[in-house]
Amino acid sequence: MTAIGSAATHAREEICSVGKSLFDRGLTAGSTGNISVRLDDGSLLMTPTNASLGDLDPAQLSHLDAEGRHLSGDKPTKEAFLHRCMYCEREGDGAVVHLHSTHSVAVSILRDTDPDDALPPLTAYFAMRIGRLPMVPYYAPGDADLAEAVAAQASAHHAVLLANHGPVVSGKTLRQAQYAIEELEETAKLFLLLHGRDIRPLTRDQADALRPR
Ligand SMILES: O=C(O)[C@@H](O)C(=O)COP(=O)(O)O
Ligand SMILES: [Zn+2]
Repeated sequence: MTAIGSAATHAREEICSVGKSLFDRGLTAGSTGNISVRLDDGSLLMTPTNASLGDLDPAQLSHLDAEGRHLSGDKPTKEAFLHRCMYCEREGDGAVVHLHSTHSVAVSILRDTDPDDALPPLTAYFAMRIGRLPMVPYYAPGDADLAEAVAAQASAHHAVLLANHGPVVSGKTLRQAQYAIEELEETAKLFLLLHGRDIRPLTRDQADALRPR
């Protein structure tokens, strides 16, 4: 097998095992959420539309070329264009994860969430894995305008919250994207848990010193 072939086989297996881990821990439900990985030749492996992340088949993942043409596998996620926009803006990144993780979705629905800074830096780990989190306005899932709104943030931010929808996070590797989106969800949970309490987040200088570059 060629190097790209064995990397693709590994990526297919990793997408399915990460998807199952996220689903089994309740981080996205039903057939929500989607995952993609960029291979060394620029082509993309993506989860199919209407597939449960808990029950993915490596052989049925969608394979798109670098221009977004569907090469093989099931029909790709309706957010294929959004994933492609993230990769266009973030040359060094190799994976994108989108979830409907409950606490992050809840924050995306609160009327007073700041679209420039959706969650405070409650912990050092959030500052390291996410940095500042922008929120884009509501558009229907799969809408090209949603992808464009994410693209406008993506060169400066690898993590974006979609209003009334959920988070999208990219990473150099699928593991990095997974760990970052999990940290975002844990921070959203803490934020809601602490509602009404007198909290002391990291200062902006403390958070900036840890921000991912
Ligand atoms: O919210 C949606 O409909 C999509 O963003 C989603 O999470 C699942 O869509 P597919 O990946 O097309 O199944
Ligand atoms: Zn979604």
